[in-house]
Formats: sequence, C-alpha cells, structure tokens
Amino acid sequence: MTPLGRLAEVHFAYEPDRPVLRGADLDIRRGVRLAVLGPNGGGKTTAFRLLAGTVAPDSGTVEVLGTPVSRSRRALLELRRRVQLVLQDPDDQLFAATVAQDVSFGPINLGLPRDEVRARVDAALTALDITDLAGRPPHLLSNGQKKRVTIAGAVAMRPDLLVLDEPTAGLDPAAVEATLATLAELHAAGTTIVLSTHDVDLAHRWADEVAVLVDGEFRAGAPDDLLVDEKLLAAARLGPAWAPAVRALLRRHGLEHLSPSVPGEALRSALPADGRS
Ligand SMILES: Nc1ncnc2c1ncn2[C@@H]1O[C@H](COP(=O)(O)OP(=O)(O)OP(=O)(O)O)[C@@H](O)[C@H]1O
Repeated sequence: MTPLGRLAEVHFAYEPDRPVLRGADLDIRRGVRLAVLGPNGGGKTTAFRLLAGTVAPDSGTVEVLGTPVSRSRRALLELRRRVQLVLQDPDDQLFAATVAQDVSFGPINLGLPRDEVRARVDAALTALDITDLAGRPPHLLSNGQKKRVTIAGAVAMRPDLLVLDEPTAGLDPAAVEATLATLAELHAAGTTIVLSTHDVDLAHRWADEVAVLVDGEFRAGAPDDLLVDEKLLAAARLGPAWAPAVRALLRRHGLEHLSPSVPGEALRSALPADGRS
C-alpha cells in the first residue's frame, strides 16, 4: 500500500559542505503514530519541512500519497490540505490579533464557506480545550497555551497527516498528558500523526513506530525493538529508556498484560512479593 508520506534516498544540505540528510529513507504508513528521535541539529525539523514542501531535496524523492511534493503555488495549496506542520516555536506561527482569527486563517485560505470555517474553528478549539482563549491575543498567552493554539490551527485544516515538531517540549507534565490525550483523539478520528521528541519514554509509550535519525539517515522500527538498542540511543544522544526495560521486567514476571506506563501503585501491587522490596 502506498505510504501516506515517503522520503526516499533524500539528500539535503542548507549549505553545500554541511549535509543534513544523507540518503534518508522513511515511510509513513497511513494511520500510524510515528515518533522521530535524534540529536539536536540531526535534521528532524528539516525532514518535516521537506514533507511540508517548505524546502526541496537536493536529490532523492519526497512524496505524499505517492505524488512527489512540488513547490508550485497550486501544489502547495493542495499539500496544505494533506499535510500540516506544527513548528516547535509557536511564535513562528502565530500572528493574528486573536486566537480564533489565527485558527481560522488556514480554512479561510482554502476558500471554505464562512459557516464551514466557523464550524472547523469551533471544533478545533474544543478539541484542544482552548475555547476560553478564542478572543485572546496569541502573543499574551503562555508557551503551552500558544502550542495548543498552533495545533488547533493545524487541526482546523483537517489534514491526513499532522506533523508536530517537539509538541511537548517545555510543557508541564499535566500539559504533556493533555497534549497526548488530544493527539490520541485525533489519531482515533483517523489522523496520521508524526511527532519529534527527545523523550525516549514518551516515544515508547505513545508511538506505534519510531524512527531514529543519526548521521543523516533514519533507522525505523517498532519501539520495543529500536529503543532498547543502547548503541543507537547513544549515537542519537538519547538517554536510556525506562519503559522498554520495565516491559522486559514485566515479561520476566509473566505480567506482560501490564503497561509500563501503569502508575506506580498499580504496578507495585501487581508485582510478586519479591519484586516489591
Ligand atoms: N535555515 C537554515 N540555514 C542553514 N542551516 C540550517 C537552517 N535550518 C537548520 N539548519 C541546520 O541544519 C541542521 C539540522 O537542523 P534541524 O533543525 O533540522 O535539526 P533538528 O533535528 O530538528 O534539531 P533540534 O533537535 O535541535 O530541534 C542543523 O545543523 C542546523 O544548524
């Protein structure tokens, strides 16, 4: 089946002698939750920008639904319906006088009727739990609130593929959980989601697939397989993950039905007595 998004043998450099992607291959299957991990400056944002058509590869192909991404005006407008990229820093994306105006910008640009725009904006603000912010100027919001507004703006476009650059960076733990819960709802509603993160445990518990970007190339696979590879994690400057280790421990005790993300008390009461001390 044609993947929703694909990078094949992609080479890319902003400056000729500083390659960022060096033959990168990545398939994004429809319906997947894919976490992309890698060191600072590794090229995660760049790969996302290629998918969104804001930069073009030096060689290789970038495709969305089997069609090469073209940067003509018309093609980019069509691409915006399919792929929405939420940047890491919300200040790079927010510019309207109010939150509601900001979220309505994309749907208005699509030329949708006014009622449809209003319905989409209402639905997006509700999905992100920010209806109370609708009339506020974005620049007066906290970073976490701004992040939710930028995600709402992308959601209002009803994309097939939602790409989020470090959506949980800088959020307090409750906001991280709220963001993940929202992403779970969007995913359940049929959106394919790709996010980047430096948090291996978050990737492990959230993603169906992970892709680790090292030396300009992706290694992709199942979280349980890839995120226990200490050499790979070290190469990607990522810390060792607790979750895969806990899962292995649970398996050893015949408790594989429990999730490593089960809160501590439930886990303790479920562990055999010798594991409790
Ligand atoms: N507009 C630009 N012009 C020149 N170099 C750039 C530009 N944008 C990014 N780079 C360089 O490209 C490389 C990859 O950057 P990119 O932002 O894709 O990495 P990243 O994996 O998203 O990093 P981080 O984890 O820090 O967000 C870095 O070395 C960066 O300095």
